Amino acid sequence: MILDIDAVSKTFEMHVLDGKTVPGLADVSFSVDEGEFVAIVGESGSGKSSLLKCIHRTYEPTNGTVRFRTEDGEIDLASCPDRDVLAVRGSELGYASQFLDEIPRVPAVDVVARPMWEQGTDREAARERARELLTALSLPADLFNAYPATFSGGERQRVNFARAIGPQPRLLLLDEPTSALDPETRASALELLDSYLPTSTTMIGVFHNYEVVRRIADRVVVLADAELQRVVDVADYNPEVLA
Ligand SMILES: Nc1ncnc2c1ncn2[C@@H]1O[C@H](COP(=O)(O)OP(=O)(O)OP(=O)(O)O)[C@@H](O)[C@H]1O
Repeated sequence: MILDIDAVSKTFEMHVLDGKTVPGLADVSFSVDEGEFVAIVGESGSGKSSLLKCIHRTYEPTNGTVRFRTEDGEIDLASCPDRDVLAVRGSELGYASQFLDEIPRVPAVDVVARPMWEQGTDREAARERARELLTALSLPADLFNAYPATFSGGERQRVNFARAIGPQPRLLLLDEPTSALDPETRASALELLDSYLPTSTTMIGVFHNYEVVRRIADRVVVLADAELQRVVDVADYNPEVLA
């Protein structure tokens, strides 16, 4: 087991609603084995993104533990100090959201290379790997040295995806990372998960496309109204019945 999520809740206090609280996630528990691909499914607003953010510690869970077995021992991502979270991000814990969160004035190739530099990879070797990833994702080569601020949604998504997988994190969180891509580029992105990442990589991903889930997931976590409804093997996953 690489990740154990136990009784995780996330409640949002809405100041604009006089402090009324909104449940993002309520008492969710499941664990994930090394090398597994777990898909998170559920209707819009069911808590899928909140769950990934609680694992990544973008959100601090209101309750519960998120025990992550790193190469240097176990940490609870729900309660450990920020510096411990920052230390595992990159090589141990990666996160690809739909788009770049912030768009730095940095050439696309360096946006992708940076996490690899931080991991200790030589500057030029990391840039070369970044170019290979961006090429595999069909980003036009004349954009490699341009700033992503001017890119289309799909182009930014490709930069974001390459940045997340570049350092080959042991645990990779994917939040609709291919939603803005055309079918061919989406297929290339999914192919990279197979060909570029070691088979021991653990992945937890939100994908709205049923065929994608059937093809790449081992198990499916079904959320409804912020609660975990069930966890099933992908062979038993039927979206009409379960989600
Ligand atoms: N930062 C936040 N502040 C307030 N409420 C939030 C915040 N993030 C999420 N929520 C609320 O928590 C609930 C779950 O949202 P979440 O984004 O996790 O759902 P989701 O399943 O990922 O939805 P979608 O498929 O539409 O992306 C929703 O009611 C949402 O409004």
